[in-house]
Amino acid sequence: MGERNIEEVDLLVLGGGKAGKSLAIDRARAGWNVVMVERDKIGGTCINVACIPTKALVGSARTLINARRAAEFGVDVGGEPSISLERLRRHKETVVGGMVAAHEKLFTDSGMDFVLGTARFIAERTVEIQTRTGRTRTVRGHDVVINTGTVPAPPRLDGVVEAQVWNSETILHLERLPDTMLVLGGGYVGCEFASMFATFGTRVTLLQAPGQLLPREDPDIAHQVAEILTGQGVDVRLGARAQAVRREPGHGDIVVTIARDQVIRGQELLAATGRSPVTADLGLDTAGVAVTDRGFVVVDEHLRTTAEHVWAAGDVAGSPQFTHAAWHDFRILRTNLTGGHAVTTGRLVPYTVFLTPELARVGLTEGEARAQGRPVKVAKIPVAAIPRAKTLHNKVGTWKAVVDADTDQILGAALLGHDSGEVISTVQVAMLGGLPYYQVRDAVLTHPTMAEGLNLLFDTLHDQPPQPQGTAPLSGESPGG
Ligand SMILES: Cc1cc2nc3c(=O)[nH]c(=O)nc-3n(C[C@H](O)[C@H](O)[C@H](O)COP(=O)(O)OP(=O)(O)OC[C@H]3O[C@@H](n4cnc5c(N)ncnc54)[C@H](O)[C@@H]3O)c2cc1C
Ligand SMILES: NC(=O)c1ccc[n+]([C@@H]2O[C@H](COP(=O)([O-])OP(=O)(O)OC[C@H]3O[C@@H](n4cnc5c(N)ncnc54)[C@H](O)[C@@H]3O)[C@@H](O)[C@H]2O)c1
Repeated sequence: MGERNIEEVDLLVLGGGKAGKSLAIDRARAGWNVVMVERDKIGGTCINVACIPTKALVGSARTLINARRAAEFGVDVGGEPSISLERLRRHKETVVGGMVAAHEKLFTDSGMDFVLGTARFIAERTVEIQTRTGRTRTVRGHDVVINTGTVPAPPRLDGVVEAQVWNSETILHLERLPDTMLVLGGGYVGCEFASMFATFGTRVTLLQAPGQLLPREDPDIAHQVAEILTGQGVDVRLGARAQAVRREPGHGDIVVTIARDQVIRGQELLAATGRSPVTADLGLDTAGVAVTDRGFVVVDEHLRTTAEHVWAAGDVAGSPQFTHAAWHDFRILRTNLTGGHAVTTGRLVPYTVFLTPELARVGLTEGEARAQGRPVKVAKIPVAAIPRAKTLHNKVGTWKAVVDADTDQILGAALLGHDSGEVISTVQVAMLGGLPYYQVRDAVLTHPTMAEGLNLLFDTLHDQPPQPQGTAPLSGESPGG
């Protein structure tokens, strides 16, 4: 490497996503010499272009729904509620801007060396950084963490580049609210944006190649998600694989060809067809870091890559693509970099799809449990049965839980309905604590809350007698009757 001036540090973090920034802050506060390199997004994907701006906009969509339904609650809001694109943008930017500013301060206060620039390996544990200010720095870490995330994967379709379609990042510029929009892909991104834009007043057509939305979910739940979207005005087309895309001259309509030469058109198209890892230009070969055939960094259960003292975390390491999973990866790395042996194996990673109402999931689906050959019993209730849902006039949805018929352990749950993303944590904690379903059924839960619906959900399984209601006294003595 010639006459390069190599800066030696304890920890070098490439990419300041949820996993990397949390580790960099933590280790810098502990007195380590830390360099974190971030290409362009202070705070990473989640706060700039993913969870936070989209959920800010979901908040807008829900406010609009509530305003439209105000009369049902005896409230007169006067006139037809509507959105202003400019105010919507300002709302989103205020939320994002506040979090970016807070992160900048956190980085500085932690004592880390935060470098805005692009990193690339030039040797083992050694990167060259082209900084935003035009400098070139060479830094070697005793330990290196790769946390470069994922970016929207453009669909492999003829004409897609020329048609200037949107992805989950470009759509957030909110330059116009189209009258009609095509959404390609019925996964998390497609369902959330379809629900949001349909609420804002765009006529959305959602094209999904498989025969159901959210293919990881049980068909009954996915079917109800489709019904909810349809009820919001989304034209849901299942089994509709796009073959080619073109935009008509003069920035006219987008025309998508689907099976059997059928075409479908809209003013804009959102491509929501998955995400690709950011590894191609990282020089990983030079560093001895192997990648999978899809480009994700190969890691073991400790998040170690194939190169000594090089670790990877978050989306790029093939972890479940959720911010809370990346955050858990941080905790694993913190343990492992300080002499411990934490693993990713067996962790329970829930998630919530923020359509309105939301779908929250934890553990196994019914299909997955049966595929594992487990004896299962299934609890199911309509959300309309929950008193809280009645008070809110928000009775859409179904709750479902899968229980091991031999052990009575809760294996998983799919809660589709108002505030399900909050309630799922209760199910998760019960699962983590190994509680049999009947302890949740018989727990005294606050009335009238959505969580109280868990009593009703598990009450549909009639095969265990009611358990004593008292909890163990704090002294740990016999709970009695
Ligand atoms: C539209 C959308 C909505 C989402 N909503 C949710 C949600 O509601 N809840 C949820 O849990 N998850 C959600 N996700 C997923 C979530 O955003 C990701 O799983 C999470 O951000 C991954 O974090 P990470 O730690 O892997 O790194 P990221 O946050 O992806 O960070 C990687 C960073 O590395 C930087 N980088 C890349 N290459 C280099 C380089 N060579 N040098 C320096 N820096 C580099 C990038 O600029 C980026 O900032 C959503 C995703 C999308 C697309
Ligand atoms: N609320 C959340 O937690 C949240 C929200 C958004 C995104 N995310 C994360 O982001 C990741 C990416 O989400 P996503 O929705 O982009 O990907 P995805 O893989 O979940 O869904 C993409 C869908 O597009 C379909 N598709 C692909 N090509 C197609 C074509 N030519 N025509 C029609 N359909 C086609 C696929 O079959 C698939 O069902 C997810 O894995 C998720 O973890 C999470």
